[in-house]
Amino acid sequence: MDEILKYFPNLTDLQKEQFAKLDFLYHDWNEKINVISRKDIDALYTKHILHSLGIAKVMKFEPGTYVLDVGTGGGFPGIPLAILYPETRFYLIDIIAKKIKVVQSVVDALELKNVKAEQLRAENVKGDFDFIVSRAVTNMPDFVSWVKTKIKKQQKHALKNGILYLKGGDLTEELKDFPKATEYNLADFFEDEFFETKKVVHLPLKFVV
Ligand SMILES: C[S@@+](CC[C@H](N)C(=O)[O-])C[C@H]1O[C@@H](n2cnc3c(N)ncnc32)[C@H](O)[C@@H]1O
Repeated sequence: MDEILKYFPNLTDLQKEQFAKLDFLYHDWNEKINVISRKDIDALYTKHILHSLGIAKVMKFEPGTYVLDVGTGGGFPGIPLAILYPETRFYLIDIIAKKIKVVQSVVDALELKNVKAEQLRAENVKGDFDFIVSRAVTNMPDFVSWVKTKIKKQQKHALKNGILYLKGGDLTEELKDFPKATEYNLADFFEDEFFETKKVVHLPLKFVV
């Protein structure tokens, strides 16, 4: 929890309480279902929560923005972002029902009114979104083909709205068809060595073709 406060010092009391509760909620679920890998659950705040919030270091979601999290699994990056941005609407989807059950129970426990969670395949999502976020679901070309029709076409900010994907390692090959994508190194924002190879890829709507 200290690492969240270090990098996001202006949280409200409610947000602090919600982030703190994630510790118990995810440990409790993980004893029943393997929603977070056993080796990572003890680093929940760094490897999952702070990593998810890396998107917020790159992009500020304005109130009223509508965000889709594709393949959210246990709720990453969607849940940490929804706590940070209570005025933004989040739609979290995954094809696996038991993962959505975990997400729904976390949403209920935190009383997150800005989140809807649903068992759904990315390709079948209906809606127009300002941003599509994701982590560790598939390669960039497939991801873009799944979601490109879901980004609202009438955007005020076509150079801003679009895809924000959390990725690691060398992305040269994966991004060769997307020369306009921008890679942001999370090591520029967070000190822990976990972030050394971690990036946020931003592909604005204007270049999602
Ligand atoms: C490696 S997990 C990552 C989960 C989460 N994003 C995270 O970073 O902790 C990949 C998730 O993507 C989901 N997934 C894979 N293909 C999908 C699709 N076509 N539509 C929706 N979800 C999908 C899987 O069910 C799985 O929960």
